[in-house]
Amino acid sequence: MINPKNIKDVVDIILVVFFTYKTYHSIKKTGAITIFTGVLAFVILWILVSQILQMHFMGSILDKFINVGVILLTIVFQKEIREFLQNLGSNRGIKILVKLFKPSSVQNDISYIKSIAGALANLAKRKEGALIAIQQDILLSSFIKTGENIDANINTLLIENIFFKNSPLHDGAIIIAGERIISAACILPVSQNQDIPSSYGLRHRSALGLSEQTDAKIIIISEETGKISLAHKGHLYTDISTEELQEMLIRVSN
Ligand SMILES: Nc1ncnc2c1ncn2[C@@H]1O[C@H](COP(=O)(O)OP(=O)(O)OP(=O)(O)O)[C@@H](O)[C@H]1O
Repeated sequence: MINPKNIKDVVDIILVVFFTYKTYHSIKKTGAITIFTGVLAFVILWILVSQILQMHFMGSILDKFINVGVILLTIVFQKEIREFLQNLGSNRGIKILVKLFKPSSVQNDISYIKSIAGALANLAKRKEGALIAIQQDILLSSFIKTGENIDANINTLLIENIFFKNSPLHDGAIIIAGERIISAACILPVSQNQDIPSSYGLRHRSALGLSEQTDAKIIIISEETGKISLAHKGHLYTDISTEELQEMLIRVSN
């Protein structure tokens, strides 16, 4: 017969592995990964000495370090902990749960995608360069901070105006989150991928860079050719029609 105590232990271990992996994954993107590895090694040593081998003298010393260490780590990693919790709150699993309780009319609201596609069609026709990042599950807070705060409803004319050549905000990227234009003139991380054809400049490379680091969808309009491209999860889909783009955005956002 299966002992419920054993099941509890298995669930316990799975949860510890899951949270350790999640923490590792979130911290990997920051410069703190070496500190995380050091802390993990220390915690494993503490568990071994204090809990498994029950070495009382050494264990009590390590216990003291652990108590002070938790406070120290909270202070040192304030920013990382905040971003980790934000990412946890925006996790796909939680989003799916939220969607289940949303009315279907809200779930299927794609009018904002139509507004984006409409603006892009006009910009492409006039060969006006544009860069638009649409946040998905991973928050783009650190990139939003690099630009100018907008926080406006998505509107075809507003997007076109931002990328108008003489506009003070036309340089850089617009970031869209929660169906709102959050920020403009944002700086995106440039991809170091050596396989990108040399004909692609910084606009395309920065779109690809963001798509390598996050799950955002980034739309690019080439100022040179007027062609529309989409970067997603490290792939660049080039020369796509507005209809294809709309379809990809709908498919991707569900
Ligand atoms: N790191 C960056 N983040 C956001 N936008 C950027 C970044 N680097 C460059 N840009 C934008 O890209 C523009 C330069 O584009 P560039 O000509 O180098 O790119 P491209 O990929 O060849 O695109 P195009 O086909 O439009 O010329 C800049 O004026 C700026 O608006």
